[in-house]
Amino acid sequence: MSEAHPEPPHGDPGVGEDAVRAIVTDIEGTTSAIAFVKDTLFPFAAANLDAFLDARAADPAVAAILSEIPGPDPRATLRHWMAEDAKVTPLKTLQGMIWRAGFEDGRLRGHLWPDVPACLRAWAASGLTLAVYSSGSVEAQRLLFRHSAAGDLEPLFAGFFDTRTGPKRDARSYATIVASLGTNAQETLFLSDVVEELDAAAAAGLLTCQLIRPQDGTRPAHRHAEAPDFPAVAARFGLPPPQPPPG
Ligand SMILES: CSCCC(=O)C(=O)COP(=O)(O)O
Ligand SMILES: [Mg+2]
Repeated sequence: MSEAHPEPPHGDPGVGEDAVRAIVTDIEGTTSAIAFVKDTLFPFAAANLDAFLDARAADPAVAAILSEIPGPDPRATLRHWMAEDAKVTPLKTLQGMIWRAGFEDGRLRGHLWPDVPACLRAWAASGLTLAVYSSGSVEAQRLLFRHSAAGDLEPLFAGFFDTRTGPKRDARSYATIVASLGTNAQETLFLSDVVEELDAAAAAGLLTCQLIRPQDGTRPAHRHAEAPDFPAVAARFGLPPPQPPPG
């Protein structure tokens, strides 16, 4: 679902309005470089797809996923989806399962922009509810934050949501996430680089902020609050400033 927000940019809590109590963040283009996903994670999954399926196709969890894939040749369909960067649950679930070995043996390490960990720590320490909403599977999200270049940040998050919750461009997905977190939409801030996702979140009543990361070449839509990084999000929404790592 997409909806235009002419003016003012959606997302700023006005005077007298509720403060932010929960933050839901996208990954690719928001916490992490688009290049990390496209040039490291996706090629890793593509290169290991055949070996993974040869070894695991009979595994009940893998067989169940393969049975959901349309067409006579699931591998061909998976390759087609990979080429299109389709955000479909069977592909995203299998990619997460393939990445697991790479994250666990050190071939993969979750990229986070340098400004991200200190803000996530400060926000979690201040009592804000943090959650992730990505097209990457929940398993993949947990792996990325658990094996991040800044250490294990998985415990900072109270919730992880993926395409099983619904499409990221559908307002109903955000209503489901807010209900699951036990927060109110107007007290929940959604961070993303993709304007259609922000439009959907705003349509569900969430506060929104578009991350305009120059390194990712994100183009501002001017329909939502905007920030170049997480400290700027903190300043814009009155959130705690970055907190250095413990010790
Ligand atoms: C470990 S998360 C992998 C990200 C991914 O697979 C993807 O498709 C990116 O989606 P996002 O919703 O984070 O933009
Ligand atoms: Mg994104």
